[in-house]
Amino acid sequence: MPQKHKVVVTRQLIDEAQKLLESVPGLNIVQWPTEQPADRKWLLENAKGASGILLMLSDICDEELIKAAGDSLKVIASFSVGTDHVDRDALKKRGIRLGYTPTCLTDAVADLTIMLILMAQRRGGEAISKVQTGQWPKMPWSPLLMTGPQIRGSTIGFLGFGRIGQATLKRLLPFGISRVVYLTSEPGQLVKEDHFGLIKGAAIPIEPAKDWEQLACESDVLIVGCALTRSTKHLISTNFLSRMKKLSVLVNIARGPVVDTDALVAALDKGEIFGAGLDVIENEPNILANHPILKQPRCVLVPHIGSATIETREQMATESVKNLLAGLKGEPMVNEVEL
Ligand SMILES: O=CC(=O)O
Repeated sequence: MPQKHKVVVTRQLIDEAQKLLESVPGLNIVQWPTEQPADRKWLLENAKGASGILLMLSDICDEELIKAAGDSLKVIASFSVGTDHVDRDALKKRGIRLGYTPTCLTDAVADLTIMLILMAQRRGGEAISKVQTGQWPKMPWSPLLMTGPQIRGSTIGFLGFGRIGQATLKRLLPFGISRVVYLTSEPGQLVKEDHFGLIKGAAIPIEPAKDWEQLACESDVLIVGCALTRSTKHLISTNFLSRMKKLSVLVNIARGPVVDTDALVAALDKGEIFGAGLDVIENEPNILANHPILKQPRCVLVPHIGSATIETREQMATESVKNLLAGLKGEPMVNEVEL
């Protein structure tokens, strides 16, 4: 890289990725010094004159940030698979490239999806809480104690059926599920990519839903794994939830706003669905301790830890640095968003 490039990095990175970044000659690295989210004011001030910005999903990349950086900006490298925090149009019109990390986190998120399905069906949160709050002695073993629906024989519904959904399916097949129905941005159409060679010639039916109503009515387990866009915001609404089966569970590993939280609380209160397992929620992480969703015994909520394995976070960090450097040099990225 002939001239000195300023790069802004909004977090300290895991060892290997940090070393890779620091090993590049001629880089002026401006880095937020802690593990906590970067302060917005700091980011706007330091973006000025940057050629590249490596940021997290909690950092909003909008017109304000892009303008603050100015004409030197060539690349945004996002440490995430989701890019709803990035204004793609603002990048596109300026020819700024966008890197992301969609492949290395697939297994970790699919593993967590399985955990949430089982927690929701088998009442994991409620069961642990009963033991921890000393209620077990008052509820001795009985045939119907803490029973929930069984995964064997379930119809699994996928809202969004990309890499993570298909990796989840791979894990679900040995449980003896009976059928899959999925909805993508093209209702009724077969998915374009069969990422793990599972769909063609599968032993169980794997079918595209013609619309969201079909997905709602037929799923025993509904997995939300789609991107957050204008058309998916609050797609899981009062109307959607009211069409779901009483013994069904909802799992969200995508983005909080795809599910209308108030509608979910109401559906759980009315027993319209059996339970929920959430890795994400609207307005995270600023959920108030007295929020009604936290009082739902049948809802398990974990703090957006889908990709949180040590191995995956190391890979995401390294891949983000590689994308940043490729963007500066005008070379192919590990993974680039087509804007
Ligand atoms: O939600 C996590 C991500 O987008 O990486």
